[in-house]
Amino acid sequence: MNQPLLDARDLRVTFRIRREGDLPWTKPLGLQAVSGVDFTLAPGETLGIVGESGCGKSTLARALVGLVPATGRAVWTDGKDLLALPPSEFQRYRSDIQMVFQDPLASLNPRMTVGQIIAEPLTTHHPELTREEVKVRVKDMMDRVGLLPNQINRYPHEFSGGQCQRIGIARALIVRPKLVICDEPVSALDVSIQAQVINLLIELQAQFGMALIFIAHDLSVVKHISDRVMVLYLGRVMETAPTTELFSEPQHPYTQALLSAVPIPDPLLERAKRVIPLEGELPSPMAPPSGCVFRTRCPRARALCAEAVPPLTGADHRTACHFPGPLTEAEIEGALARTAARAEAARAATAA
Ligand SMILES: Nc1ncnc2c1ncn2[C@@H]1O[C@H](COP(=O)(O)OP(=O)(O)OP(=O)(O)O)[C@@H](O)[C@H]1O
Repeated sequence: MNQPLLDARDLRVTFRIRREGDLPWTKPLGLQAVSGVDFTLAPGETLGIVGESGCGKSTLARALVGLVPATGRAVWTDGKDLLALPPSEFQRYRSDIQMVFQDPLASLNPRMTVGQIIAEPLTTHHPELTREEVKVRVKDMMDRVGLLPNQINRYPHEFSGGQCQRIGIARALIVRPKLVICDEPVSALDVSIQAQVINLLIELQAQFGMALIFIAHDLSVVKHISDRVMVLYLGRVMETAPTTELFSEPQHPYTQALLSAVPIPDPLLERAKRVIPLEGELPSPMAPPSGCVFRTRCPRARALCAEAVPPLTGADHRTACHFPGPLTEAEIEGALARTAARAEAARAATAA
């Protein structure tokens, strides 16, 4: 890769948690939401981030735009470590890194007109622009995202969810950022609208050349839009690879389980496919398992997995697993049998 746009090393975010009933002097517990995440993003590249709810996707995104404090390094293309910058200097980079949020309506100020909402980052970062210049750019941006420029004086509640997300995208792109972080940008939208918004992002990326970090639950959406995918589990990277390779040759048992749950559009294939179960519950991030954090739900876990943290190894396709590779029939059968036995035991306990 030529000069990366962003080189993130050992990113960590720890929340201090107070439980109900804790006395004021009780030491808060640490919840490591992001734990030693490394990735590199090239200019114009799209990195998809996937993983179950609570695995740290949003926290990682928020750390990159300074919304939550993080440690580690996030080196921008000019060599500056964004995490080491004082807030005043970090603000200068905020026009280069914009964010699109999940809930389009909630993320827009209801008391501002669409024109004011879209113009805000522009006037913040370019106070030298005249009102007329700002208006011209806002109308141009509205047109590019498929909004009618004559809707500039309307308010967010007058728009549908999909249109609100277009407003959010226009607001993010008006300052021509080098990176847009999209945190579940379509999950709150109707399925019919989701594809339109995704295709809009792809079109705008072709026009402006910005890189995207695209966070989503839906793996088919991630597959469609991403050049690379990073799989997170309990705040750690389990696997990262170019998209086609990750989907065709997943090496980590967790990635294999996630992919096995993706619906196949052909009903016959869908009925015949085997879903690899994720055994048991997601452990608490406040007390993650020793060694490999995925081991308590892994069909292949062995003694070593409890003893040593697997390093993320590989060049372009990287996996954090002591025993990577496709799960065998016997391993999947074992996981299915254990899952069925657990369900039976839970049923019996409820009936008793
Ligand atoms: N402000 C906060 N204070 C304390 N804990 C937090 C805070 N924000 C997130 N967490 C915890 O950090 C962990 C990661 O949460 P995060 O929202 O980043 O996950 P996620 O993968 O984005 O989940 P989802 O897909 O549901 O949005 C979770 O255990 C969550 O409860």
